[in-house]
This record gives sequence, structure tokens and C-alpha cells, in this order.
Amino acid sequence: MKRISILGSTGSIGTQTLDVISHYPEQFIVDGLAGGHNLKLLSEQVGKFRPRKVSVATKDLADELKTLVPAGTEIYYGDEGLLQVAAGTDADFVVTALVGSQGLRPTLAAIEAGKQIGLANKETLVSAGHLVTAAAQRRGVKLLPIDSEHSAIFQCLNGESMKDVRKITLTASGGSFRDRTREQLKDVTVEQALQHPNWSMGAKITIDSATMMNKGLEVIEAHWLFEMPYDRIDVLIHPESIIHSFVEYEDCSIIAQLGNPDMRVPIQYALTYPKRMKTPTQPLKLAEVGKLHFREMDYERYPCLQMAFDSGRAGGTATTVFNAANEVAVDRFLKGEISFLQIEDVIANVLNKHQIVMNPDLEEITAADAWAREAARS
Ligand SMILES: NC(=O)C1=CN([C@@H]2O[C@H](COP(=O)(O)OP(=O)(O)OC[C@H]3O[C@@H](n4cnc5c(N)ncnc54)[C@H](OP(=O)(O)O)[C@@H]3O)[C@@H](O)[C@H]2O)C=CC1
Ligand SMILES: CC(=O)[C@@H](O)[C@H](O)COP(=O)(O)O
Ligand SMILES: [Mn+2]
Repeated sequence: MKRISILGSTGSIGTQTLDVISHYPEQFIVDGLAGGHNLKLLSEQVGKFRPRKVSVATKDLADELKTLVPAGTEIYYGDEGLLQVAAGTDADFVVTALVGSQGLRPTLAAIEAGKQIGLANKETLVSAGHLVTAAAQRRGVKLLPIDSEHSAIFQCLNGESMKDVRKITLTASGGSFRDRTREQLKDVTVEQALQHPNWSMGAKITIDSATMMNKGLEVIEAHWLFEMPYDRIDVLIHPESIIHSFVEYEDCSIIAQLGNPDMRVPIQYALTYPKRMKTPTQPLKLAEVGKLHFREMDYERYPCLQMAFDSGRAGGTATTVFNAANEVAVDRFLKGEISFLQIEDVIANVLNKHQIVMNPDLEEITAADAWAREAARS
């Protein structure tokens, strides 16, 4: 029996994690759930899974939640609530499915408390990968990837020696605007940007896919998860999202992981690793798929991806600022304050103004993140 806490239980990854868990009630107990603002869904989850500790974004929401859940449920809110669900339960496994760098402190707290981590919240590694991986190493905690590309790479590396790896390649669908030129991006709407061709996900990551920022964040995530230098990480456009990523070895063998796009597969693999169990997903029928397509990445078409490699190579607080500026820019685009193409301008401007701090501690990361948010708003 594995005891689980979920940060971001009401989101796309959070709900799919609970779906996986509900297929194996004899294998999992839910100890903690943290949602944000969606009280209706969170109260249903509490009624069904009966966690001991639950958290929401604000005190008002916490007061309202008390009237909706079974007596005896411990209810928290805000930053303290996230820390309670991350580190203050008997869970041995924490799924990090918050969106954005707000997941950093709870993730660090869960690691310090010795919980194994199923990591979906990639922004934590982009913001402070050196702190998260060092804490995990020190505490003997596994960071099990949930992000589909990283789960694929993790599976392709299984049983192999890292010294035999030539490079890893992350596949990219191209997102909602994969068949448009830059000229055709000038007047795109929020609704159009939210139409991902292959995956149903939260709004922020769907916009990141359209700008190719998602792949940029994933390059930095892969750098930290697999200790891979940036010149051995490649990105390839693969519109079907069937090959989730692959590893090329020194003998020219390529090992890839394939499957229909369904996040319940990598979520379940992280939860049950190293065991594999049945999932409710549709098996991949390659004869029905017929053809798979690939295109070389065009870094001029996708400047966010180039900025990800540049800030990753620069190191220190460069990636913290790169991530925080993007979070604000995406939020402003979703609110209609800036155009789609201005997202990358905001990030570039903030990066240009930033004085990088090398080997930052948590306080310096927090300060750089706050500075970048302020700069991205002005
Ligand atoms: N969705 C996917 O398929 C994939 C997602 N990821 C990564 O996983 C992470 C989560 O993505 P996704 O599930 O799509 O995002 P969603 O937007 O669907 O979910 C975000 C979750 O965070 C919660 N949340 C937001 N703000 C707060 C807050 N202030 N306090 C507490 N909780 C808060 C939301 O609560 P509420 O809704 O109740 O307000 C929700 O539960 C991201 O880092 C993303 O990049 C990676 C690979 C695939
Ligand atoms: C499901 C998942 O892991 C997402 O990160 C997905 O990869 C987004 O797709 P693209 O960024 O390739 O469009
Ligand atoms: Mn991904």
C-alpha cells in the first residue's frame, strides 16, 4: 500500500493521478490533497478519497471548504497549506502537479521530509534545478518524471550506462500553431492558442506548447533530471506525439518510447515504478497510424527554445528569471493584455536586464523570481 499526497489535485495532472489511483484502490491511500480555487471538485475528491489533510489557496476558501467535507478533515490554506500537504502527512510519495515556480518550496519540503517525488511541475527544476537535485541526492529521494518526454527518456535509459549515451532527443508536437509561419502569428487569439492538437492540458502549459517554451522548459528539466549537458540534448518536431522521446547510444542504436498520448501512462509508471500495471488507455496500433512525421527544429521560428538553451548554458538565476518572466507573460496573454508574439518579447527583455547570480541559494532564487515578475509586468 502506497500513501500519496497530491499538490494540484484539481488540475489536469492532479485529476488524472486520482483517476489512476481509483483503478487500484487496494494499492494506494490518499493522505493529502492540495487544490487552488476549485472548491466543488476538491470537495468531491475529499469525499471520495478521504485524505487527512487538505489545502486551498486562501482562508476564505478554507472556511467554505469546511462546510463541504467530512468532519475531522484537517483544512489548511496558502503557502502553509501547501507545505502541510507536501511534508506534513504520512505519505511516502508526493505528486507535484502545481503549475509554476510556486511549487518550489513545497517540493523542497517534501524532499526534506524524505518523500519520493512524482514530478510533473517542471518549473521547479527550471527555477532551481541545482537545489532540488542536490536535496534529493542528499535525502536519497527519487525524482520520478511524470512529464511524458522525461518519462520516455527515463524508460529508454533503463538498465543502460550513462557513459554509452550519445544524446537524448525530446520530441515536440509544435503546439496549436505548428503549421503557421511567424507572420501568421500576429493576430492569433487566446482561444486558438488553447487548442492543442494532441493533449488536453492546463492553460499555461498549452500556451507554452504553442510558443515552444514548453520544450525549452523541458530541455532544462532534462538537463537536471538526467545530468545531461545542453549540447547533448536535441529537440525534434514530431506532430503526432506518438514517439514521446528517444535516446541515441554510442553504437548508433536509438531506443524510443511510444504510445498513444495519454498522461495516465507516465503518471502510473511514476506511481508504481519499477512495476508496470494495466492502464485504461487505448493500445497503440501502428498499422492504423501508418506514418509518423518528423521535422528539424527551426530556432528562428521558435525563439523561446533558443532562449531556453542560452539561459540554461548561462546557469545561475538565468533560468529562474527565464521561467518567472514567462509565467507572467503567459498570464498577461491569457488576460488579453499582450499579444501572442509579445510573450517572447517580454521574456527577452527581462533576460537582457538581468544580472545573473551564480550558484544561488533559495533566498537568491526567490529574489530573482520576484524581480523577474515585476520586470515582466512593466
Ligand atoms: N497537463 C499535462 O498534461 C502536463 C502538465 N505538466 C506540468 O504539470 C504541472 C501542472 O499542469 P496542469 O495539470 O496542466 O495545470 P492545471 O492548470 O490544470 O492545474 C494546476 C493546479 O495547480 C493548482 N493551483 C494553481 N494555483 C494555485 C495556488 N495559488 N494555490 C494552490 N494551488 C494552486 C490548481 O488549482 P485550482 O484549479 O483548484 O485553482 C490546479 O490544481 C505544470 O507544471 C505542467 O507544466 C507536464 C506534463 C504534462
Ligand atoms: C503531455 C506532455 O508531456 C506535454 O508537456 C506535452 O509534451 C506538450 O506537448 P508539446 O510541448 O510537444 O506540444
Ligand atoms: Mn511534456
